[in-house]
Amino acid sequence: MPSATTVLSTYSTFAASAMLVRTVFSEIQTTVTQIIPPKIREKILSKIGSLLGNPSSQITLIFDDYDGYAVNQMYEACKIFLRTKIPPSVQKLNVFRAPERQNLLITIGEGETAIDIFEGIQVKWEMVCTKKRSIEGVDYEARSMELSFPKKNMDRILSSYLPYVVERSKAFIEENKVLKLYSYGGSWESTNLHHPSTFETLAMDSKLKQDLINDLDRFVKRKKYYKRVGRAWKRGYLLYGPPGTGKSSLIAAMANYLKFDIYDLELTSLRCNSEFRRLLVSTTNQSILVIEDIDCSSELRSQQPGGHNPNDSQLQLTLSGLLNFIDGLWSSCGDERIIVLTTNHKERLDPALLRPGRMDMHIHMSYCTPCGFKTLASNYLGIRDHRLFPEIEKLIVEVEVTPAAIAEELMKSEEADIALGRLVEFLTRVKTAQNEATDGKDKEANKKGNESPVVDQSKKKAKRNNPTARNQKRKAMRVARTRTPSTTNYDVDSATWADLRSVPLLSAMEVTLTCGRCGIGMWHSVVNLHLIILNRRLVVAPVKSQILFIMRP
Ligand SMILES: Nc1ncnc2c1ncn2[C@@H]1O[C@H](COP(=O)(O)OP(=O)(O)OP(=O)(O)O)[C@@H](O)[C@H]1O
Repeated sequence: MPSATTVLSTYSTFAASAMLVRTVFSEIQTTVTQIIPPKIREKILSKIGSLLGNPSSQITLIFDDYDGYAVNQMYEACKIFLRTKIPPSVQKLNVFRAPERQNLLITIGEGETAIDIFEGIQVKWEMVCTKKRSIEGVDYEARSMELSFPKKNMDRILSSYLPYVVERSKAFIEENKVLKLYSYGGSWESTNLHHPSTFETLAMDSKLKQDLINDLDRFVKRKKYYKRVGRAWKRGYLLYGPPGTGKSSLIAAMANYLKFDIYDLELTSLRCNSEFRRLLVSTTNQSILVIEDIDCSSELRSQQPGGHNPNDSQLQLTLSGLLNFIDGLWSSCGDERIIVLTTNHKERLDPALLRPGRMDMHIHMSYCTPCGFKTLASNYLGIRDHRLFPEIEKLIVEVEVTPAAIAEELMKSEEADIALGRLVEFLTRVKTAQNEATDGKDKEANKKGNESPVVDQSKKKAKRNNPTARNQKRKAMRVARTRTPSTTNYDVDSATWADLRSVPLLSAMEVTLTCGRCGIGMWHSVVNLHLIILNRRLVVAPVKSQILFIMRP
């Protein structure tokens, strides 16, 4: 699409030519006046006038479809612009669909005209088709858009109207752009991104949402600002919060809002820093680079044997490689880029990643709030109020439940009464389960508090004797608990109920709880409950019909 500058420089050339034509015409006028009788003189002047362009008549600008072998972008812009100017009298329409756009585009057809009025100037557009023969002797049809208007308005048409036409068609292209989702599997592979999430449908704190929208708006408008202050035109966001609180939905909403493509990167699929750099420089402008579950990815690599050898930094993917990239290379390539890191455990991130200036905005995606519930009820049931709202809002404040879990319940019926009734039942069950889990913890804490000091001393001594093994085991457990298990049987090996619930699970699998190792009362009571899965996470609930996990002794 030509820029307004291109249009203006074309205008300068055109204005100079028009001036030349006018000068030639007035020279001829003077000569003819001096030597030819008046009657013949008028005839000759009107003939020459129509040939050279009489200053008082109309003028036509022609935009051919091709400039040599290259598509004439001005022709494309006019064609798109005219989609809103189709007169009711039109008989032929051109219908086309560009590969990267969502909707069909309809514009005036061959021989049809359309009238537009710009700042009081009436202009006429016409689509013209001409049969032509190429130098190779092939017949073809050349198309062009012709724009006619009073010659005296040349300045305004060239300096204001055409840039306006270009801007309008650019805006249309932006609105209809099909976004791409790239994922990495040796090279970037893309599919169309049709994620319906928007800021309107997103259940999150309304002030935080508005702050983020303002931040994005400021970012995209600040090209000159970034240049002036000597900073790369980039922005980083860290999204953190429990699973199912809408981190991925927020990324899709950002992409839809900005019309940016998404590059989704699994750091675990990369072997080394150099591979990381190579694939990142091949991403395009106006894009969002997403690295999900960053806590798992960086931890994973720093656990590799031999990770302390400086030469290994080129052979492995390391956290410092990632940080160097964010600060250095990424900053010097491309424009209008956003990087989003997500984590379920902000507290596990390396402080280097959280340092001011690295991620510009830290966004907490929390459990569902009453305000978030209202957004979901409006999305799923199309209602803004209901007699059950007060009860639901009260329960939502009392329990920790994700927007994803609420959404799941609301989807079960399109009838508001039924869906909300079930939601009340669900929230009550979760509340009971969470209370029981808390009671269990309290009992356990009390029990520990009552244990004999002799036992405590012996435990401490045992730990002191083998700190390396203990640390290794802890590390291994931490990594295991944050990774989605690849088998259908998974030994959670968890020390706390919170850990157990944070394990990302497959949608259908069996879980073996190794209670013997924990060997404490709380675990027996947990084992006696039934486990249910919500959004790939475990939640305890005493409802047999909802058991998706089969527990094995
Ligand atoms: N805040 C929210 N607003 C609207 N819908 C939500 C929200 N959170 C979750 N959902 C719904 O739950 C589904 C799962 O949410 P999403 O994948 O965005 O969560 P997440 O935080 O990225 O989870 P994970 O950490 O497991 O990837 C979404 O498809 C959406 O339908």
